[in-house]
Amino acid sequence: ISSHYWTWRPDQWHKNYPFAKGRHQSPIEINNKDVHYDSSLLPWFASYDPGAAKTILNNGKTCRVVFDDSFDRSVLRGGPLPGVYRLRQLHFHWGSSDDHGSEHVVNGVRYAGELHLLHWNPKYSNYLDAKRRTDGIAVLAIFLQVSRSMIKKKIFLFCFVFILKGKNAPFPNFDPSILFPKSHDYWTYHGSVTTPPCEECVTWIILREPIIVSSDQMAKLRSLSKNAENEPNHPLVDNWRPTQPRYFRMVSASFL
Ligand SMILES: NS(=O)(=O)c1ccc(B(O)O)cc1
Ligand SMILES: [Zn+2]
Repeated sequence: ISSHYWTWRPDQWHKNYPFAKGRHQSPIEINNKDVHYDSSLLPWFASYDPGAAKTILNNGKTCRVVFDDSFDRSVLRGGPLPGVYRLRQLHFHWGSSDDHGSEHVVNGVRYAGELHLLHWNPKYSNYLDAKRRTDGIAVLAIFLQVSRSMIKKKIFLFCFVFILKGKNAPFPNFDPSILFPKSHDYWTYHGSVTTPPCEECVTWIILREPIIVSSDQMAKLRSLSKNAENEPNHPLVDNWRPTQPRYFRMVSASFL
């Protein structure tokens, strides 16, 4: 029997996941006219232990790297955060072509992809408990911009090896901060996780400066498959949620 994997219909999610129709959903459009410069916003700091990286996998929905979050080993702090948050996993969202794929949209610009580094608040007993709290999760989001020029490309995570769903492998000694752009300027707002159940537990920290990747690096992500070995082939592309209503949420900027 063929498995009926989860089809990607964001406008249907609310039928099984009521949070998806909430007033603090993500992603959103970030437009300069709605952004408020907040001079009291602190810089953010990531202190990651490369030894915390464990495995890289294709779960049929994204390419994900998971980290040891059994203690405060790799943490994010500062910025809008009240304390340290533990790095749990990173993953990507991308499109079927270079002209779209990011979840957040900045002044009408869609990037080719978006990298999410997911952290949770250790004041709660575990990740699932943190997902039930408004200050439970912090996601550091970095846009992927395709550049055709042959300038030196940032070392980019290759996930293409695990093309089929369920494929995973050890991924030791990896410090995700090598993926950070030069500038730490960011926008921040309160929202949700962008996949069901869409809990409204995320403090978003979105970097203004994208990281540069090549078109063939994006092609590696697009070579991943949704399906497992014995199933008909479905390319894993367009795993981004469309932007949601901002309602009365303020987006703050750490920069003028
Ligand atoms: N896309 S996202 O960073 O909002 C996100 C966060 C967590 C989960 B999850 O708990 O599986 C999925 C997506
Ligand atoms: Zn994500």
